[in-house]
Amino acid sequence: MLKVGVNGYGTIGKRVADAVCAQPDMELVGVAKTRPNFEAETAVRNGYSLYAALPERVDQFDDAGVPLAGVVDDLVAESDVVVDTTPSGIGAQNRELYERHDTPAIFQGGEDADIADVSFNARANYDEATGAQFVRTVSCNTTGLSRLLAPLDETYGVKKARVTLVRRGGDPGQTGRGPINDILPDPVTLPSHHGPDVQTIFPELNIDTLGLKVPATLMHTHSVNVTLESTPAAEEVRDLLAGESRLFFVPKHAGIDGAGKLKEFAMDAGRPRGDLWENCIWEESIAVQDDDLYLFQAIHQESDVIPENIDAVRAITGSASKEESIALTNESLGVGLDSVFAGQNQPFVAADD
Ligand SMILES: NC(=O)C1=CN([C@@H]2O[C@H](COP(=O)(O)OP(=O)(O)OC[C@H]3O[C@@H](n4cnc5c(N)ncnc54)[C@H](OP(=O)(O)O)[C@@H]3O)[C@@H](O)[C@H]2O)C=CC1
Ligand SMILES: O=C(OP(=O)(O)O)[C@H](O)COP(=O)(O)O
Repeated sequence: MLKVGVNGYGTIGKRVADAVCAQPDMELVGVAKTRPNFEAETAVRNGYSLYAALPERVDQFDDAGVPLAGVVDDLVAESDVVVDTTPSGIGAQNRELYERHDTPAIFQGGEDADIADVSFNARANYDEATGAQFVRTVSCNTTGLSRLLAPLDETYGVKKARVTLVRRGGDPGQTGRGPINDILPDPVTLPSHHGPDVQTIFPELNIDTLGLKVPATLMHTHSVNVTLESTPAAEEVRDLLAGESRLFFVPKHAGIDGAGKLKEFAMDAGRPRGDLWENCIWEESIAVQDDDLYLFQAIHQESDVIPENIDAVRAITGSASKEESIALTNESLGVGLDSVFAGQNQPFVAADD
């Protein structure tokens, strides 16, 4: 059993902790928090051992009656691997902690790429993480783009990718980012940070990205244009992408017109927290004109990196091959929505037919 610690129990950390518990080959050592807020209470209620991330705050937990198993040094010492899910920039401060204990760690996409030996996406470069001391799971948007671009590049070759990312302004719980009512080019200059971040996974890829922030909390949405080295029919591209376990096609008949209904669907499907671990591609948006592919996809920022973090644990420890890990993660979490819509198995009709 791989003993996994989770340092930082917020949006990503709570999901990683739950996902670790769902794995047959992993054991959750515990989670670390800086304060005894509602999430600390949730961790205790879930039966997770709770560690104080800042030893000088142990008294605050005692005063609130929230039981601690120890401090973060204990968590790191007891873990084979730590997944660091602290806010952007805190991971960099924690690196020394993991070095001191000689414990491999997995950082998140809010950290700079140079924090780790490898920036990671399971589909694209699983094997590069094997044996590394530090790995960075790339951000939600970069994960979504990597899953899409890997099969396209391998099969057709990507001449140039151009993506406009319409980014949610904050997560549902990030009240500090609101109330807001605006549309911001973010940044106003090209490229947004996503293109260079995708290149940490695909160094040779020609990609331009633009970002906009909007007053939404549910999901990000990508408008994608990929110029291919060849000219496949839309049906062929659709069939290629249908073979990817973490890409989900939103069928036309479902009547899902945006992130609101996608989240509603996820909750109806019984997904924990209404999570959508897969890229959600509107099937009818897939179009090819000459060598240009177009599509829209939505990315659930709170959850698409969760399967990738689980795979990163196996990759960094070398405990499973890429295929074994992805299959095990998918099965244990229930990744893949194909069985929910019979339409996933119906013949594809291209938009211009
Ligand atoms: N949310 C998103 O959309 C995505 C985020 N990411 C990345 O994941 C990382 C985490 O983001 P996210 O989960 O959203 O952030 P959150 O703020 O939701 O969670 C981080 C948690 O870490 C805790 N924390 C703060 N300081 C420390 C510390 N010194 N030691 C341990 N824990 C600490 C905070 O809780 P407390 O202080 O109460 O203990 C907080 O709940 C970032 O790098 C982010 O860029 C990646 C993909 C998507
Ligand atoms: O990793 C994310 O986005 P990103 O891929 O745009 O960097 C998360 O949604 C965090 O975004 P934020 O930087 O708005 O908190």
